Amino acid sequence: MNTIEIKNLNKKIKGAEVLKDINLHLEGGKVYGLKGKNGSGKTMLMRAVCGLILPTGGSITINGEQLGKQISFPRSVGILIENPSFIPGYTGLKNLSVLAAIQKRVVEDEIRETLEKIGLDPDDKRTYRKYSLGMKQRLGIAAAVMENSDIVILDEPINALDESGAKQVRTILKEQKERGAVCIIACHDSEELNFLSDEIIEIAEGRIVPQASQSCH
Ligand SMILES: Nc1ncnc2c1ncn2[C@@H]1O[C@H](COP(=O)(O)OP(=O)(O)OP(=O)(O)O)[C@@H](O)[C@H]1O
Repeated sequence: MNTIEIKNLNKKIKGAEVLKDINLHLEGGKVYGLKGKNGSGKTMLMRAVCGLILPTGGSITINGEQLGKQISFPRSVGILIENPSFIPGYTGLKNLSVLAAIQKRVVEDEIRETLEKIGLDPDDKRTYRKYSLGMKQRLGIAAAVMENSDIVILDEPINALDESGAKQVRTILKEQKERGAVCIIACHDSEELNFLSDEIIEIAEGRIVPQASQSCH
């Protein structure tokens, strides 16, 4: 089973402690919902799990391998954090094909299928620069989930989405967790977050807030 073990994680940036003594055990087959005010540390925690920032103290171990020791980045992770950089002059399909060519884990038919699942037409001839905000967001989600990674991290996936987009994200997350991924999401709509998550992880000022009950359903 996919696991993420976070022990005594600390992160200081320019003297400020943005993550403080975080201890978490995360398992595949579950969606973990990060809850917290602006600036509480949700994105920092996601960045740390992706190997995008180095901890000041403590450890993050993914499937038995410690980040910064045995591995620099998780071997298999799909990420949507802030604005992904796509090539403006390419279509959605072409953009994803370029990304998929790095790992060679998926073929074009699978990319097309992912695009359809998130409500984008794989044969849309418009280039990324002509995409609406919601379409850009959808493409970012497609990029994060297309490779069926061990870990799927989506920061504010439904931010710019309409109701149909939100529904598609729900379906996609369900699929990702059912195939055994550790899914971590952040969302400011607490009702939606409760609905999407198996467990809520609340962060306040860089610390985990103990929850009365871990189960959302
Ligand atoms: N590049 C940076 N340099 C210094 N401090 C930073 C940097 N990026 C973030 N921080 C600080 O780290 C803390 C946590 O920020 P983070 O982005 O993780 O919050 P968040 O919970 O994701 O907020 P939001 O809900 O607004 O997305 C904040 O106090 C922020 O000011």
